[in-house]
Amino acid sequence: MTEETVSGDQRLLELRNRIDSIDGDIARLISERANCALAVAAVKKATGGDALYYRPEREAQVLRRAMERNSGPLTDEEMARLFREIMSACLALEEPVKVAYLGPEGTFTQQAALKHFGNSAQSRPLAVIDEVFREVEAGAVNYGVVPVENSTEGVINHTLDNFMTSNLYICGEVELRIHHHLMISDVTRADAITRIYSHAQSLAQCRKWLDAHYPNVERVAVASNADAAVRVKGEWNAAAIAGDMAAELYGLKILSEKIEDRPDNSTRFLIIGTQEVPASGDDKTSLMVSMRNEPGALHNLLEPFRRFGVDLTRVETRPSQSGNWNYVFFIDFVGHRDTKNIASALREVGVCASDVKVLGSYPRGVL
Ligand SMILES: O=C(O)C(=O)C[C@]1(C(=O)O)C=C[C@@H](O)C=C1
Repeated sequence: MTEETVSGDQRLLELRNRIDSIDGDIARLISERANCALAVAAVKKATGGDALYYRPEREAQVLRRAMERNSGPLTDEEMARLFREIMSACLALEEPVKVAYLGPEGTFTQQAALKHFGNSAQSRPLAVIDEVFREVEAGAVNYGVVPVENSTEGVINHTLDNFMTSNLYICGEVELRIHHHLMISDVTRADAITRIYSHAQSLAQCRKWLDAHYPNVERVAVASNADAAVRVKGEWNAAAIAGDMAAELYGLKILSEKIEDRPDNSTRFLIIGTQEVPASGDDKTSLMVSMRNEPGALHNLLEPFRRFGVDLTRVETRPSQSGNWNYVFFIDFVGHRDTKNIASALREVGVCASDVKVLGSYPRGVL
């Protein structure tokens, strides 16, 4: 053994001893933090009524602070993800949070639910978006996670339409980078693929790649990417387009990675619940406005936002369910409804609209 390897081994031992000692400190501090969370839960319980254990505005502040004070070498996102999990475990000690998401298991919506609530939340897949709304309304779960828009394919109308008849609030948002992979099972013959399964939106997001690589292969739209993954397990001539979670969950082999046409392809998801969320310091508000169909209606609707300096991030139109030629506008903007200029803008919008409903003010997505 050379002198160099001896000193290398010695250095490794010293570093590992140091890591063991740091881990001991971290473990002690995490336990101390968890005890604090238990004490917080006792305070909340003592206030009586329906104690709210999950506090989206506070969680957003904790995550933002974790990013702000990070001095590397871990990235800000990595640091926030660690704190995300610590907080998730602390909340589970206070009261396990129950979350329904658009399933089945292995969908991007499940990934969004995990990203937002962490691994200690109890999550339940549901078959359709309406059911997610219904289960939250019925109190069977505390929160729901549904997709609302994709950067390539646009808005998910089904989610917006549900807000027309629901009294739920938007309590948060999550954005997820969507990477699609072409995957096969162990019975698939990679050189004999004649059919590719995926959700219609995912097929659309990979259209150019499919045209270039599998121009003559049948594209079959199914209920979800996870559903596509299940189907290929029994078919020797089929492949699926889905994400990492589905590949892992259903034991599929990835044949081609990141095949989405746009590298910045991302989907935004909403967290829906029964609670209105106080300001976190960096918030967004979503609004649903019904307008009479008359000349200048859209101009009158948007003008107060300009005058009060409110930054709109999205305006979406849907036909109203109540009558022909009436429209419902879904508007997102930066800021919390309790802020003075926003409250003033909302008051004026109320004058020209036939109905205004604030769907929620909520922390801007952190992770
Ligand atoms: O500050 C609170 O209200 C807590 O319950 C503590 C805590 C945390 O672990 O930091 C846990 C859950 C809440 O969603 C927010 C924060």
